[in-house]
Amino acid sequence: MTLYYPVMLRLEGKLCCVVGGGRVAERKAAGLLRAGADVTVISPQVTAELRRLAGEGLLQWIDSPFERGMAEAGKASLLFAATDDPAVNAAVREEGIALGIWVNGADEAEHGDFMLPAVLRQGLLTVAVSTAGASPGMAQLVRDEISDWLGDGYDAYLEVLLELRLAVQQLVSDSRERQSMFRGMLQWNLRPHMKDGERLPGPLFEELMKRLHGEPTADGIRRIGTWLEELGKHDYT
Ligand SMILES: C[C@@]1(CC(=O)O)c2cc3[nH]c(cc4nc(cc5[nH]c(cc(n2)[C@H]1CCC(=O)O)[C@@](C)(CC(=O)O)[C@@H]5CCC(=O)O)C(CC(=O)O)=C4CCC(=O)O)c(CCC(=O)O)c3CC(=O)O
Ligand SMILES: NC(=O)C1=CN([C@@H]2O[C@H](COP(=O)(O)OP(=O)(O)OC[C@H]3O[C@@H](n4cnc5c(N)ncnc54)[C@H](O)[C@@H]3O)[C@@H](O)[C@H]2O)C=CC1
Repeated sequence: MTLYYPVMLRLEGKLCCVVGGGRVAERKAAGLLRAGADVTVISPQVTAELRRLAGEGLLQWIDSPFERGMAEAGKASLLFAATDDPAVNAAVREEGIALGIWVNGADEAEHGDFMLPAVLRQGLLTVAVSTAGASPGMAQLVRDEISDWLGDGYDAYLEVLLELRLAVQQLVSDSRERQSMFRGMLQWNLRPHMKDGERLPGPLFEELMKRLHGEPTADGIRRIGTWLEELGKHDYT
């Protein structure tokens, strides 16, 4: 059994080429566009949605069957073999091997270099679930169960943590101290101050930043935690 290696790819501005224009190709193209990739679809037929995206200039559609040696495929960072013809998907895979381009095989898990997980996003939080091709439907189901269990509010929470992280990285040069501060922040009871997944109230965030600048140490982080606990009891918001 292959043990797959999960990664998070940065695809902004990278060319990704999807061969095929059906329901599966449409889903792959949509996910790639969401990640900011430049998408080219090669297929003699495409779904109405792919046609619309091409019409609006959001992706490039090459209205032709796939052939080995096509320049658009050769320039891609990632290739997606998503046709209903196993011979064509195999040719895409061979092209990938010849050119050193990673290929996703939508029809045969074992034939690709990588596969796509079922994804849940909340702002900067991403949860990806994979069953290594055993049951994509189960990957969706587990993703949905995690979504119910997780609840919401992580988007605003992570925005605050990111701002705090950037501030600490500027203020504190010692990496051990920084890491101890980042771990300490996770103990803060911040979420009760973020009603309905909203951002922290402005004055509270400003006071938090003031305290952080006043004592940018792991002890300072603990004291901010105690202060937040006290505020929580008095329903500051
Ligand atoms: C190997 C993999 C390669 C790849 O595509 O990367 C692959 C392969 C195949 N899928 C097939 C069928 C279905 N795939 C889905 C849905 C998704 N498939 C996705 C990924 C993967 N599918 C990779 C493995 C991921 C893993 O296991 O973790 C998801 C998670 C991500 C995405 O596509 O973006 C996306 C959910 C997106 C979302 O909800 O967010 C559904 C459900 C539906 O359509 O609603 C069905 C019908 C129900 C079922 O079969 O379970 C078949 C045909 C089987 C046959 O007919 O025999 C094959 C070919 C084969 O199995 O050989
Ligand atoms: N990975 C996944 O999530 C899933 C994968 N599948 C597999 O993916 C395949 C495709 O599924 P659908 O999109 O539903 O099929 P579909 O029948 O809707 O679309 C097939 C597409 O392939 C294109 N195509 C055919 N020959 C081509 C060629 N020579 N060059 C370029 N494009 C060509 C057609 O124009 C059409 O747009 C299925 O046969 C199945 O094996 C099926 C369900 C989910």
